[in-house]
Amino acid sequence: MDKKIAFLGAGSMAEALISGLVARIGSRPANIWVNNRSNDSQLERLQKEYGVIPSRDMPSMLKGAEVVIIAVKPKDVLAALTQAKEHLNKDMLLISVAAGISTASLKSIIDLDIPIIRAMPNTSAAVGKSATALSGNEFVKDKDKQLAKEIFGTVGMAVYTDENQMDAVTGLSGSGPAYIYYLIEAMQLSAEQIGLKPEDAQKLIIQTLIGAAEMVHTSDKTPLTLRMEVTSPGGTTEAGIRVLEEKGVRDALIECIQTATNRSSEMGIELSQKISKGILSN
Ligand SMILES: NC(=O)C1=CN([C@@H]2O[C@H](COP(=O)(O)OP(=O)(O)OC[C@H]3O[C@@H](n4cnc5c(N)ncnc54)[C@H](OP(=O)(O)O)[C@@H]3O)[C@@H](O)[C@H]2O)C=CC1
Ligand SMILES: O=C(O)[C@@H]1CCC=N1
Repeated sequence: MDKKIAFLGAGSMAEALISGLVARIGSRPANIWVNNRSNDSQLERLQKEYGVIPSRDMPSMLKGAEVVIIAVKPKDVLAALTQAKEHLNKDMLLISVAAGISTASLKSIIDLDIPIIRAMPNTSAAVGKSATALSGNEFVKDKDKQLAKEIFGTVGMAVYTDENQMDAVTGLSGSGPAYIYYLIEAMQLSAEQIGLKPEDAQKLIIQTLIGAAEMVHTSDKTPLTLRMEVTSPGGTTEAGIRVLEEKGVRDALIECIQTATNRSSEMGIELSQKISKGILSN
């Protein structure tokens, strides 16, 4: 890809995207500019590892940029965009990965009628396996949608959805890897208690997860059918699953995703309040 892309924010999400862009669609690293707030060593590392251009000079960063990707924490979006806004123009596509922040809030900060895409990837982007949802404002054209899909396609799969679904996507798949890691942590603890060697247990747990994910992915059977195929009457699985049901694990997971979804929406409201009060700090 021969377009200049500027990243505001140089943390884990920016790095995952940079690595995808450089490795998978052959973006020229010299076309990728990146800044952060204060962490010089992180910028130096990104320059060394990917050949991208670090800069805190906003006019140089944004001059001629076709895509500006905002990859700062939601609480820092207002400050980062306020700094950038006078250097943005309508020929640019603004993409935000910030959880909870609507395209309308982003537009009200920059006060420009430009295409804005809200994206919700997840950290599996670092290994090219993100599940990313995208939604755009009214100024987004087909070419912008294609471009965003191409960018997020470098780190996994990307689908478009209505913006009113984005908080739910954030609670489900944005935070989703953490729920799976939590499950793995619990399986590791139990493996220890039932007397397995940690290194054996680790291999067995990972392969079990990969295998189950692959089954759900490739088979036309529902997860329920697949689960019933594991569950022999009067056997071990039935005994184990009974405990999960008795302890309310299913309900806890449903509530977990609902609460994460609500939090995404609250974070959007918090930013709107900061915008209306003109508060730039945390
Ligand atoms: N982590 C995740 O699982 C996911 C995160 N997201 C979203 O991605 C965004 C980034 O998250 P993540 O990469 O994890 O966060 P990190 O904390 O790893 O990175 C945040 C980056 O923003 C920089 N920053 C802060 N303020 C400014 C500023 N005013 N101008 C320029 N840069 C600034 C920080 O710089 P410095 O280090 O110098 O302070 C840092 O480089 C968040 O909005 C999050 O909601 C989306 C999907 C999944
Ligand atoms: O925890 C968070 O707020 C971010 C958004 C989705 C995943 N991590």
